[in-house]
Amino acid sequence: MKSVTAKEMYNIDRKAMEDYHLSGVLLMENAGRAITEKVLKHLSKDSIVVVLVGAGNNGGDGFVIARTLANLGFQVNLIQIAFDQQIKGDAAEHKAIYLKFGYQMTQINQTDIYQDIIQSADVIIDAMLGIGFQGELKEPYRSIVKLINSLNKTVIAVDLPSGVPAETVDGPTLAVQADITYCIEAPKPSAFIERYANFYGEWETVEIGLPKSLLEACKTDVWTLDKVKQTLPKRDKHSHKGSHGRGLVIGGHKEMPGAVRLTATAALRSGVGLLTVGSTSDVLPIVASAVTEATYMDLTDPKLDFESRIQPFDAIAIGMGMGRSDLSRQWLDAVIESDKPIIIDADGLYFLKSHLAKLAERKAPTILTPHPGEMAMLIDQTIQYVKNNPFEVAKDFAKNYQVYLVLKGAYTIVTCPNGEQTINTTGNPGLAKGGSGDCLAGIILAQIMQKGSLKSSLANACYIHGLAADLAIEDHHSTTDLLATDLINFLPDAFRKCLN
Ligand SMILES: NC(=O)C1=CN([C@@H]2O[C@H](COP(=O)(O)OP(=O)(O)OC[C@H]3O[C@@H](n4cnc5c(N)ncnc54)[C@H](OP(=O)(O)O)[C@@H]3O)[C@@H](O)[C@H]2O)[C@@H](O)CC1
Ligand SMILES: Nc1ncnc2c1ncn2[C@@H]1O[C@H](COP(=O)(O)OP(=O)(O)O)[C@@H](O)[C@H]1O
Ligand SMILES: [K+]
Repeated sequence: MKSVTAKEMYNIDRKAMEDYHLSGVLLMENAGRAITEKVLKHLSKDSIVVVLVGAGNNGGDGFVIARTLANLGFQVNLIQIAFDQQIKGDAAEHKAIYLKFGYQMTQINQTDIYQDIIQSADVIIDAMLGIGFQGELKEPYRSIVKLINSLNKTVIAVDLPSGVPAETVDGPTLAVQADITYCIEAPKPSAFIERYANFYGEWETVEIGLPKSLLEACKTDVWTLDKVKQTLPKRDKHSHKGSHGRGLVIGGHKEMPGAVRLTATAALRSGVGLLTVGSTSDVLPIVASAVTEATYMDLTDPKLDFESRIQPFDAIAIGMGMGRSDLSRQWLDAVIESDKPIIIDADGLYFLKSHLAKLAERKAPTILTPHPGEMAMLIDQTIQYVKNNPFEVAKDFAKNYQVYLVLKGAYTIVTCPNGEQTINTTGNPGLAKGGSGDCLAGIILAQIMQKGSLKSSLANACYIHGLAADLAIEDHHSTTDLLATDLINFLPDAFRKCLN
């Protein structure tokens, strides 16, 4: 599945018409009928349906939905939130067909009546505004949105909840609070941006017959189980531990010994061939008593030749619970100077700001795993700015510094140095607890050393991390009690689901 911007969608629409001779009227018919099929699940034979139709093509979809439902015998009231002269093009064609069928409509300027009609609804279909919405919501939409949100009705949005833009816009948001949104062909980026996502309610895509090749050319993947199954490497019958990577985890200090323990255990549970934990002499015994399968490196040993000791490793994850001492800064410097693929997390990111210019020169891949707070620190912006513009922030950063960026959140976004992005949809608020990110670093470390592209390895790691948490909740955990350790205990189930 893809996530598609408004600009990409308009381009696809244009090409579908020009190159494939699919007319706009046909696509609108397909959209309206595909959504109607979904809407039927929410209706009983006596349901009163109110379809709110805006001035653009989103409204055009509304005319098709209203006609199709009325034609099936449902009681449908259509309210046109625009003057007649505003309804143009394909939407006007479908309005004419609707009227030709003999079905009634009310116009918004018949003031009080429309409020009564909306109040009489069992189900409200919001076909007011879609990807053409820009800026701040204007009247009369504002009043209608407030009215809808004050009522306790089932609200179904067409493509987007009206008032939610396809991508972030400045200014406050007043939008329809939908129960479910049927996204035409693909969810738009706002479905994954914190300030807009809740307005969608649940969301599903509907297929309207656009050529798949046009959609596939879009750059942002919503990472699904299908994609994981296609790309997650299976172990070869004749493989040996050396085939699955030799990983080094660097982190931990006396106040945070648990972080590296989590990273190490998650890496081992995620397929790493050989694992070494590098930490301070006081942390190592604590970790060693819990992680039997790893080997250890005392990074505080004065005789240690750090540069030569990191040579045998295939990849290094650094930063988890590492603290901010001069020593840890030196470890980070050496790791950045190395020719190894590296994952920089947590305290490693803290030191990174002064090294950013060096990253583009590295020969091996650099993977950064910031949460929005760390991202904001790296780019001197507010956390809110990062949360409101995650796709743009991540893309600019990854391209500028030629890094793979894993911007963590409820929808973690993986961005490649060429700007390609994947969105993760697994995971739940049970992960909003210290330690979850440490586990992710371990899963990533293990996965990037297996076969497969770095993009799919990172996307799969995020998917499996979230899936383990989801499976734990489906089993006997709740989002309140879930611990990072529990997540690791559900990695076996997550891998089995993805590998079978
Ligand atoms: N391939 C596809 O994707 C297909 C897409 N289809 C559908 O088309 C939809 C896109 O249609 P679209 O381009 O006509 O835009 P749409 O969302 O109806 O909005 C335009 C109207 O909104 C108004 N308006 C704007 N901002 C506003 C504000 N702040 N406050 C108030 N009003 C505001 C604007 O007014 P104006 O600015 O012109 O005064 C204009 O009247 C898409 O979401 C999908 O549902 C299918 O039919 C078929 C195939
Ligand atoms: N509400 C949520 N829904 C889904 N995933 C979440 C949620 N909150 C946090 N996560 C995930 O949990 C992890 C938290 O990482 P981070 O903030 O670095 O925590 P820590 O380093 O303290 O373990 C990230 O992978 C993030 O995507
Ligand atoms: K809508």
